[in-house]
Amino acid sequence: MSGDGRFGARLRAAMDARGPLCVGIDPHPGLLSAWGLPDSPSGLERFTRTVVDALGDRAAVVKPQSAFFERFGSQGIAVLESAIRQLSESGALVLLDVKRGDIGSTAAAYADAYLDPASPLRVDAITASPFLGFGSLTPMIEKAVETGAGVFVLALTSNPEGPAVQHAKTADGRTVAQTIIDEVSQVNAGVSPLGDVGVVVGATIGETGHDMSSLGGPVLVPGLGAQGGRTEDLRAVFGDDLSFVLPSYSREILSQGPSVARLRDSLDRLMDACRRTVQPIG
Ligand SMILES: O=c1ccn([C@@H]2O[C@H](COP(=O)(O)O)[C@@H](O)[C@H]2O)c(=O)[nH]1
Repeated sequence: MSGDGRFGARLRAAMDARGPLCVGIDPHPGLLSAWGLPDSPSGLERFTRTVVDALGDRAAVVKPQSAFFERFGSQGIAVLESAIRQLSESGALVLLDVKRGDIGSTAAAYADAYLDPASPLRVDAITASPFLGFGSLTPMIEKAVETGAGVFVLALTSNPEGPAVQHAKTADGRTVAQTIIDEVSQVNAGVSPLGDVGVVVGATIGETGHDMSSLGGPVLVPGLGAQGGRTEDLRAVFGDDLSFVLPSYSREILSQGPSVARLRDSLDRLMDACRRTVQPIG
């Protein structure tokens, strides 16, 4: 896939048109309860439909968290499929947070499940885990690049357990996370304005000294809001050029529901903060 149909180009256009923000759909049992909904497939369906109707036509990227749909089995997956369809119709890019990673032959099956245009679960991008070795993700990356989709590879995650693995040094002295960032940079080399493969870097990680200057692709940034990260922290993590950064919020926005007006107000307020922080000056 080349030109405007590539994921990186579509993401750049969506972030420029709608603003640099990704909203997560994470139907936690506690949120279902706070919204007055049962912890059941029907509660999941009403929660998801409300978020999609309220935010699908204004967020650049919407990120359903697959785990919260999978916990209801086939009925949950049916809700997810329908949300993917409705979000695409409303013009949002759909990033499925599914963190898949496996031996290559199984990774190819995951690529078919989420990135093949014929699949009912086809999305614009997925998250992937590189901890079976970056090369094991090749089938997903190849399928994404061929079909105009994207892959966001975990690099420096927002959870406190992440550094024990991700900051560990490899034989050549680079950290595990830096090797992942460098592999992604190689995939994106020469592609503009934004490559199709991104990384996931939590807003909570602080100044770690990792070099993302050659990445050439987007950075999904969870950990904001409910996990304590703030937009003010982004410069400490990424430096001055934040044009490739896609901040992501789930509970911070979802806790405002079920009121559609409050969900939209919350998105608009956070979007303003992200625009002020992230978008390049001039
Ligand atoms: O490093 C990571 C990678 C992914 N996530 C996911 O993002 C959301 C965060 O939800 P909040 O409610 O905004 O905390 C959730 O789906 C995580 O699985 C992450 O937090 N950190």
